[in-house]
Amino acid sequence: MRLTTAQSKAQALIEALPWLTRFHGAVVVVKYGGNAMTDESLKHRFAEDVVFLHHAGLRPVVVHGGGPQISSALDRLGIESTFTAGLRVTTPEAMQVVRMVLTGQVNPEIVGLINHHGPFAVGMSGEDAHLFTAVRKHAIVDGEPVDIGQVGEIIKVEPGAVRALLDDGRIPVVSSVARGDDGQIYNVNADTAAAALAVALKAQKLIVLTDVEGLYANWPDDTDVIDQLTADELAAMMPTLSSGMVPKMEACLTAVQGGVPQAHVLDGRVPHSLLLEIFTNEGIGTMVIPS
Ligand SMILES: Nc1ncnc2c1ncn2[C@@H]1O[C@H](COP(=O)(O)OP(=O)(O)O)[C@@H](O)[C@H]1O
Ligand SMILES: CC(=O)N[C@@H](CCC(=O)OP(=O)(O)O)C(=O)O
Repeated sequence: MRLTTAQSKAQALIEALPWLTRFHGAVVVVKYGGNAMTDESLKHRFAEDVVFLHHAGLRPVVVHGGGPQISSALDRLGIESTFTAGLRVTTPEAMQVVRMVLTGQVNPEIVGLINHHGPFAVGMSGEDAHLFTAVRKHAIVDGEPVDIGQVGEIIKVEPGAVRALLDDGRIPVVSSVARGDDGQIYNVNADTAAAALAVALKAQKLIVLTDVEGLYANWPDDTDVIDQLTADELAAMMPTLSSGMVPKMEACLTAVQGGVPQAHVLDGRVPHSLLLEIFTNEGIGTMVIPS
């Protein structure tokens, strides 16, 4: 009985062998999202997965959001906040809260969870070392540009500081706040920031964790998850998408069109979803590949 149990564990380990070989040394950018980040136990499972990837010879980079945490801080402070096309309308007052929550609260929390396992994670803001430079972005609603305040579109990524951390055997943990050449700071959607960094680092994978199983074919019907689609197929589907899925799938498209071989949307509510995606033959969630 003991032998049978042990043998099934060996089977699970050996199934990972081709994937360990394939991704040895590969940079994998993981976007950890607000809604997949609210459960205490899942937070620990996420940190374990990231440390596991590190020990397995991959080079994980975490880019995080914190939308729900920003919303509750704004609520507490009585600052109104709305979303247009999946992006937060960001007044200068709200921008200070966004920066405080992302770089001052969520970032050190993730760093702490990972560093429970050793001195691996180093926190950075997208403002540090010119990592992300952004310009003001407008949302497009019914084909028309709409002003959404201090929301940024990344126009340049200088990944030198992130590379240096990777070369030093660290796990960079990056918040999605960007600087502008105009002296402003900008609120960048974290999916968008993760895609820009994945392209700049020539990552082998972008993995976006969220709070649904993947991309549903006929949302709000949630029976049919698309397991794989090409960049062209996704581009054709983009106009039909709504809310948070817009920046998320746009990020996958940008990554794949920018040379990242695979972009994935996974269910962050499933414990160890990162390991299931990378090291099992089945994979999970939705995968976007080049056309
Ligand atoms: N086609 C679709 N497939 C899956 N989810 C969709 C789709 N269209 C819209 N959504 C919505 O997008 C949400 C994910 O975006 P968001 O809440 O911003 O995620 P996160 O906080 O993880 O970044 C889902 O919970 C779902 O409500
Ligand atoms: C412009 C914009 O919408 N920025 C996001 C940044 C955080 C984020 O993207 O967090 P999640 O990944 O948890 O959604 C916001 O203010 O909520």
